[in-house]
Amino acid sequence: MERIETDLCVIGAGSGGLSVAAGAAQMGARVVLVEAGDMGGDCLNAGCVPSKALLAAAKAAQAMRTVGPLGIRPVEPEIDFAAVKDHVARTIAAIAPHDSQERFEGLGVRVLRDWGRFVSPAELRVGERTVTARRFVIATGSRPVVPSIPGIDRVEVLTNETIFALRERPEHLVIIGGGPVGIEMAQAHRRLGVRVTVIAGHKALPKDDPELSAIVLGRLRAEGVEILEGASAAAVDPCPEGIAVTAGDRRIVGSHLLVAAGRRPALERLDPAAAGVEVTAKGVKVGPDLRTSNRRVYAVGDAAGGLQFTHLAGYHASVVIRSILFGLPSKAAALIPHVTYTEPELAQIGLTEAEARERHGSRLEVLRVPVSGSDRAQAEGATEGLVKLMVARGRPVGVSIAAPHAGEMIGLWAMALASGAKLSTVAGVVLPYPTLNELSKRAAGAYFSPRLFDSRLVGTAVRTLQRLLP
Ligand SMILES: Cc1cc2nc3c(=O)[nH]c(=O)nc-3n(C[C@H](O)[C@H](O)[C@H](O)COP(=O)(O)OP(=O)(O)OC[C@H]3O[C@@H](n4cnc5c(N)ncnc54)[C@H](O)[C@@H]3O)c2cc1C
Ligand SMILES: NC(=O)c1ccc[n+]([C@@H]2O[C@H](COP(=O)([O-])OP(=O)(O)OC[C@H]3O[C@@H](n4cnc5c(N)ncnc54)[C@H](O)[C@@H]3O)[C@@H](O)[C@H]2O)c1
Repeated sequence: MERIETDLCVIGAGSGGLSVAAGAAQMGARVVLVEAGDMGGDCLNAGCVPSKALLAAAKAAQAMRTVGPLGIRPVEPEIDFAAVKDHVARTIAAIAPHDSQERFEGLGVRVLRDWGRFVSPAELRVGERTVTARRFVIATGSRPVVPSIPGIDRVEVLTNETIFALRERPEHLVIIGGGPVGIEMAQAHRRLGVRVTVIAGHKALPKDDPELSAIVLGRLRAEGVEILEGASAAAVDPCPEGIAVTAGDRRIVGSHLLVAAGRRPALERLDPAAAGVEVTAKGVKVGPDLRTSNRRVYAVGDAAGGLQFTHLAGYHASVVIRSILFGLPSKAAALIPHVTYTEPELAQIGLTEAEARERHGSRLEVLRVPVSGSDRAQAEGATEGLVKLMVARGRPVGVSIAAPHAGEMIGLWAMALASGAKLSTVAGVVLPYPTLNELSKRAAGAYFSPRLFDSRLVGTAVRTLQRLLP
């Protein structure tokens, strides 16, 4: 049994673990990185990257069908589903070197490719080795939940871990779950020529502002995706035509079943209890500094039981590095944007309207600017969507955007909210014309317009000054 002593041991080489390991090693710490599966974790191999590559192919196919208004003859694209999957695989392969064992070893990290399991508060067993570290970071991510619906164990179930490897085009994909995974996969598959039914349980895209998610869901429905809301999948049966799913009074028969019903933290191989690390149903219990009940052990990313995003895992890494390497107090902030990469994209930062109303009551002002007001959107013939801005006491407290490239647009607001900027800063910034983010500036300007243009005081002051000024 080899014993390894190190400053920092990171368990899991996904978005969170890789960022911790790279940062700490480059700043001089001795780092051991433990990974049982593929380097890069879920985001690279079965999450963000393959889903965005599939959506890109689907977008290209849809553009061929809908380009008519721009004066180009639309055609129904010929889709080679296996070749689309080759594009997905090539995208992963192009990014993989950045997350590879070789790159990390080049940074001086010792990489162990096996399961890690705590055997004491300061020791992790990894195969035939025992790692003792001054600090540990749990970055083991999450796994898809397959709900125990009666009959589900009698059919083949696809999850995000298997769907990207499917090379034959499904006839009819039934998706259980209307969260970001279900909705992104629904639009991607529909545009690639698949009949799609989503069983969304209570509501589709429930974490977003309903006014904005209605725009996205309306587009999916217009493209032919059937979205059933208000009934959960209650039974699954194999049948001669494929798989039958019962939801409310509907029985939907599809050829393939994707389960996108949420994710649970991946802790079953880790034995956190052996390290005195407390766990709840949501994940590892952490404080605002991401420390667990064992002060030597931190948790980041999906394993930490909060929101599940790659950019959050990366941000968590910066929080724990500050604490582990420099012993500085460090706290995770609450302002995390999220984007669903449908067309139009759906982006959110800060409070939704409902949350802002609850927090700020009558002090809340809501500004709306339709995407059709953008010259750029008009030029490109993509005018569907809305920018919605929540303002309290002259400061932006939340922004919801459904628009082409909403994920790019929300960056401006992420900066504004994170820096506590006043709305006048956004209203006063000079942006290039014609860009979609002029809509953001216009939304900010809409807050000031009535104060300037409809104010008797301003009118009187201007008229008086015009008489007095030389
Ligand atoms: C289909 C899909 C699309 C997504 N799209 C986006 C998106 O567009 N944008 C976004 O921000 N987020 C997206 N996400 C979420 C994102 O993928 C996750 O939030 C992110 O991967 C979390 O990173 P992580 O480091 O916490 O965990 P992971 O990336 O899951 O990495 C954890 C790693 O730990 C390893 N591991 C687990 N247990 C052990 C153990 N005991 N010993 C050793 N190794 C272990 C696993 O093998 C894994 O490689 C998507 C998710 C899915 C499913
Ligand atoms: N673009 C992105 O950033 C992106 C994309 C995909 C996933 N993600 C992340 O991955 C995580 C997992 O996504 P997800 O969509 O799997 O989970 P989710 O928890 O967001 O949504 C799952 C949905 O499935 C529904 N559901 C559960 N059981 C059901 C049943 N029996 N019948 C019908 N509906 C049922 C739930 O009501 C819920 O709305 C999310 O937290 C998200 O943050 C992010």
